[in-house]
Amino acid sequence: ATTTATATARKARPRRTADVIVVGAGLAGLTAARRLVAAGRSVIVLEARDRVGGRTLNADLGGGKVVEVGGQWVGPTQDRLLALAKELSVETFKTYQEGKAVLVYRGSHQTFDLSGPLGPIPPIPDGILDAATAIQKLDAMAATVPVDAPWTAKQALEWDSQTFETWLQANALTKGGRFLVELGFSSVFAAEPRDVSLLFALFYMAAAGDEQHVGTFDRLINTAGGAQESRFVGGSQRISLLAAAQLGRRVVLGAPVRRIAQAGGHVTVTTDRASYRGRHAVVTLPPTLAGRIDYLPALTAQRDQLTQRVPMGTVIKVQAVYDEPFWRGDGLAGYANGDVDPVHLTFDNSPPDGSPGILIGFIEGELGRVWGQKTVAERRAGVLNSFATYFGERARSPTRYLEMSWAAEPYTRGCYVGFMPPGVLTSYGRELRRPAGRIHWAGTETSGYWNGYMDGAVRSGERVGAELLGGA
Ligand SMILES: Cc1cc2nc3c(=O)[nH]c(=O)nc-3n(C[C@H](O)[C@H](O)[C@H](O)COP(=O)(O)OP(=O)(O)OC[C@H]3O[C@@H](n4cnc5c(N)ncnc54)[C@H](O)[C@@H]3O)c2cc1C
Repeated sequence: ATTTATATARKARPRRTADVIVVGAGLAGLTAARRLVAAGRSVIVLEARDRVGGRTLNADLGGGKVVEVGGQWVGPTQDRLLALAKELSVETFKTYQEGKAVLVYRGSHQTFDLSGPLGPIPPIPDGILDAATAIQKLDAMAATVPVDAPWTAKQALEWDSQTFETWLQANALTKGGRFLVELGFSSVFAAEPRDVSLLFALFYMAAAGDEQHVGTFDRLINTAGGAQESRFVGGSQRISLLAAAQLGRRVVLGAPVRRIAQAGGHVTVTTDRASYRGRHAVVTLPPTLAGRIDYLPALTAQRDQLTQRVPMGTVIKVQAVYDEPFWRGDGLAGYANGDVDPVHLTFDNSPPDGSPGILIGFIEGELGRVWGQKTVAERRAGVLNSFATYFGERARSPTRYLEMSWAAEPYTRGCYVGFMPPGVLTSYGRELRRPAGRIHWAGTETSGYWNGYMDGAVRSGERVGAELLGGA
């Protein structure tokens, strides 16, 4: 009996050593762990939060229904995310886009057709041509940027020496054109044109594709045929929840990593409660959070300076729940563009069966910074006012209001992604994926294709898995 009791105790004791210690149980960390485990490696995944999924999170609506408060959409060319979802039997459904879209600009309210040649870009008379020309130019420039080494583009230095704003001032000459390009830009980066390097913006456009399809600005902003085309049944976090369930006890929650030491041919990864030992570590945090871990010995100057220079965007995702999607009855898709602060962009975010009705809005960039400092009650009133201006007075009376401010999350600190101001890609871009001894780097910010997206996170997990299996 004593032997059995000892064996049980030994079995129950959590493992503290493995071939690879993965830091972070978002899509990147879980994908890396899956690949390594499939190849027979032992793995421990350390996750700071008491849940998996990182920047994806489902909110419970009751009755078995959920809505996503983090990353949610998936679209064509996001092949690796779709493949992972398929492995886990998570299905997709199309984002609701039937009916007219709404534009409210400078006090005038109009509807427009989403199946027109410019898709989701609203027909502002003094801006549409200007915006279309600017986007054409951007796509042509982006086509010259190699996604795995943007710093080698012929005009890399010239483009990395200016912000997107500088380029926009010279290339979008009308107020309407500027408004349209800025709207698309902030919906993609959750930052202002003045914050972001032109080269980084072009790289991000180039990254919106795959090995067979060149990346374009349109694929970033489009619903049909673009990054907002579909959603996951049961919410995007389900992918991480299922992947983590398969990994079982290898995933340790509530374990914020504070220090990674390398010595004597192994790594020691220390959380608040315990130390874990492995032959390699994989860090999947956005660069700025990776820079908050203590490394012994210290990392190189180049690597540390990279992590000093990749800030996160600012976004508050807001949603109002109604008994039914009343806008559908009015012939509206639930998609609005406008200049009514604080929400300039909305979608219909109802579950697949349309019940309950949910409107989603984004408070992005500077608006996110300003409105993030207000009270929930102030934000709620502002958001519902935006929704009511776009969709009518019924929008003022939701049954529930949900919001998630990602910059306020200690283990994310901003969204959607870490972006690069001028000078960073050309001087430090090479450091994104360069291993530091036994420490390897993953996370969507290290991806070529679909950098910043769930697909990029999955690709980075696969890449780091291959890196370790090749050399481990
Ligand atoms: C509001 C919002 C909307 C978005 N919309 C979309 C979308 O529609 N489509 C899309 O494709 N993408 C979208 N994204 C982006 C997408 O969610 C991310 O690109 C992707 O989830 C990143 O995965 P990751 O594994 O690289 O990083 P993360 O998900 O950030 O994972 C990192 C993990 O590390 C953990 N961690 C942090 N610090 C520590 C520490 N010290 N020790 C241990 N663990 C730590 C974190 O808790 C987290 O779980 C959106 C993001 C947000 C927030």
